[in-house]
Amino acid sequence: MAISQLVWLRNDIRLNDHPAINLAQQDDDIALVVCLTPEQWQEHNESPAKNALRFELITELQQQAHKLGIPCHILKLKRFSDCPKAIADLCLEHHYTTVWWQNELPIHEAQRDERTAQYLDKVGVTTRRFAPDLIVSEPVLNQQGQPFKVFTPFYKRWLSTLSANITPPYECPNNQENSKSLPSELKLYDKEDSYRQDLWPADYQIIKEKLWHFCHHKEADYDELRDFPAKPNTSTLSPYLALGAIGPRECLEAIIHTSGDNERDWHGSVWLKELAWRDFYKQLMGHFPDLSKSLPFKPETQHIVWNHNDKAFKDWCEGNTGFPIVDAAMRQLNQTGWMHNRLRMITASFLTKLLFIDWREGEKYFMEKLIDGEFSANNGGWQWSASTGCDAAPYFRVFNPTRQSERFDPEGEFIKRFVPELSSLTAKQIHDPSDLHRRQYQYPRPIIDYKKARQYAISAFDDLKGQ
Ligand SMILES: Cc1cc2nc3c(=O)[nH]c(=O)nc-3n(C[C@H](O)[C@H](O)[C@H](O)COP(=O)(O)OP(=O)(O)OC[C@H]3O[C@@H](n4cnc5c(N)ncnc54)[C@H](O)[C@@H]3O)c2cc1C
Repeated sequence: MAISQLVWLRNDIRLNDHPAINLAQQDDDIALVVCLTPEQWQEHNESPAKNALRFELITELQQQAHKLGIPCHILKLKRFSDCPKAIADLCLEHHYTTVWWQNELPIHEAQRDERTAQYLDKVGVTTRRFAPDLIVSEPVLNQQGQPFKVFTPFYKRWLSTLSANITPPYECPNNQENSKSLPSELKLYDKEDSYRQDLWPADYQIIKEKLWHFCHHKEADYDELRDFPAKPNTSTLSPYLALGAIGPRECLEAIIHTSGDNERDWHGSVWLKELAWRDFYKQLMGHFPDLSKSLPFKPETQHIVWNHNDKAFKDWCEGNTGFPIVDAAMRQLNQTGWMHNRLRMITASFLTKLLFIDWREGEKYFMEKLIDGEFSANNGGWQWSASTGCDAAPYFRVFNPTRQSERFDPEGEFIKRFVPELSSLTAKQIHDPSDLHRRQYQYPRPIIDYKKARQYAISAFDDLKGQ
């Protein structure tokens, strides 16, 4: 039987819980396509580690699809602008009549989708486009039909929208016995040193087990324990969510299953609330295209004159600031491609408020290193930390790295893991080592004076008043 339906996968690299795959297969047999656009990804600062995981997932998916008799084409292109013609040519060559996909919201992705739909229309191929791959895909709007600019009311509306439209995960596609699938033959990339396959395996079964294990064993205490980076109390599913290896309805199903299907129970899940932050930042990208253009959400903060200090930026990137918690965090990022959320807040506050370096520098560095780099969440996190963003931290809230360290890594366990030169210090000494210890262990002196740096940042924001 000829295949007539083509499903285009992007940051939704999975077969399970995929609305386009599921619904397309109800019409006819399907094929899949993935477009590799390395030049574009590089321009978006996507990290080698994230690309390596992406390639591993695509390879794994292609093999799974092959077993089901579903062909999976991989188009090696350069940029998003190459997609419209390449997809159209593929359709004409294989007689695919309809292309299905889930829309993406950042500006370049949205333009790519629009141009592809127009191109396909011209060559007589139909498109079936779905809402973005979120827990609540439809725009969550206030009573005036406007986007929310504050998270809490967004979250209330998001929860009620969700309750009214709970959908179970879409099932894995059926076996297409009569179709001939293309055998996997592509070598997608050279092994990347920065990709820690031991930490982030591209195995769909393991990913699913990780989700259920977290929901069964950690989710209930998540609120209380999530802020301590030495302990594995968060899900560490972010790399898989960023590439869509796990579906939003799968996460919701696991939460409801473990918290109880009474609305009162699962509405109380703090982990669900974190997933709502992800939706919030994604939806903001769609409503406010300026966010995709490196502009601050609060226009007045455009006037801030940030410091240019290459040496301090380098020290921050390499984990040599002389603040052990900041250095441990940055070394975690550099060595594993991931950083704990509390530490992302501490390091981002350090860069933007204490070094007073432009948040866009930090945003770019994170994207270049993170295996879970997700434009919307990263931009949201950086603008939150720099107090330039939507529902951001108030500008006078400047994290004290030493206090944060004492509070969230009280024994210095996390610091010792990534700053081993300090491992012989006691819990009392490690958060702010003495000059003697710094010399003895060749650990740098603090590159800033916290009190002075804090005051500088607050005055700079104060000066914006009336702009
Ligand atoms: C400066 C800064 C940059 C960040 N950059 C990214 C990024 O590039 N990619 C990314 O996925 N997250 C980013 N975050 C959010 C958060 O730090 C990570 O999602 C989280 O640490 C991932 O670990 P986890 O999977 O164990 O999260 P969990 O605590 O288990 O949370 C579950 C999921 O919810 C989502 N989530 C949690 N917190 C947030 C949040 N504050 N904003 C948006 N989504 C959230 C993530 O998808 C996460 O995997 C950033 C935060 C800050 C402060």
